[in-house]
Amino acid sequence: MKQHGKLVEMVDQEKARVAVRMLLEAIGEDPDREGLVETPDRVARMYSELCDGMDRRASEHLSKTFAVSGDDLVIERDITFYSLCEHHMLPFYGKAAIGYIPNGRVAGLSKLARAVEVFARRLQLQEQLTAQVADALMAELDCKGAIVYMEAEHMCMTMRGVQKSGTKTATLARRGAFVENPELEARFFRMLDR
Ligand SMILES: Nc1nc2c(ncn2[C@@H]2O[C@H](COP(=O)(O)OP(=O)(O)OP(=O)(O)O)[C@@H](O)[C@H]2O)c(=O)[nH]1
Ligand SMILES: [Zn+2]
Repeated sequence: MKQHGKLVEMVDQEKARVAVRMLLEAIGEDPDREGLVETPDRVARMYSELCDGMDRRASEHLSKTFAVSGDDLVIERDITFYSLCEHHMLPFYGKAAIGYIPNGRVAGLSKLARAVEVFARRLQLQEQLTAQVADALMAELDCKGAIVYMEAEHMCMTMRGVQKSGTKTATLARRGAFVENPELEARFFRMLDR
């Protein structure tokens, strides 16, 4: 599998295997017991997958665009994403909504979701993830404005630490026309509420 081959190259598999073995020992486990023998290898491969976005650029997905005549708001909502918080390396996951005002060209719909993946598949802060998607839309689509809204649950807040299950964190990034014209932002949220 081409993709698999590429992923394995990206993360230092040997280093990751050694680290996971040490971690198992550190928590008092026996890394040689039957159930754990393959775990360092599995976890190393898992990090290749979860951090796949580090090796990718949003431009890979957003550079191909299609001409349109209108410049009305385009929204894609309920884009599920999974990321890892950079403080605990635990998952945070939720949904993103993207809106932008085209400037004569639009991206393929799937490419907006792919752009989210590029930034989610790495160690992140939710605020930064939200901002990076908005910046990529502005840079790659040359659009008049972009807005990104994300709602996510952070496992580091639910299964450990403060242990507040069900807590959701919402983040917003506005660029261009969405900063200049508050009515556009209000329209975006009205459309999301429908
Ligand atoms: N702003 C922001 N904070 C995050 C994100 N993900 C996790 N955090 C927070 O990062 C903070 C790290 O705080 P620290 O005091 O350094 O670490 P800690 O002792 O493990 O903190 P607790 O989680 O409160 O137990 C915590 O408050 C987390 O809730 C994120 O995406 N954005
Ligand atoms: Zn965390």
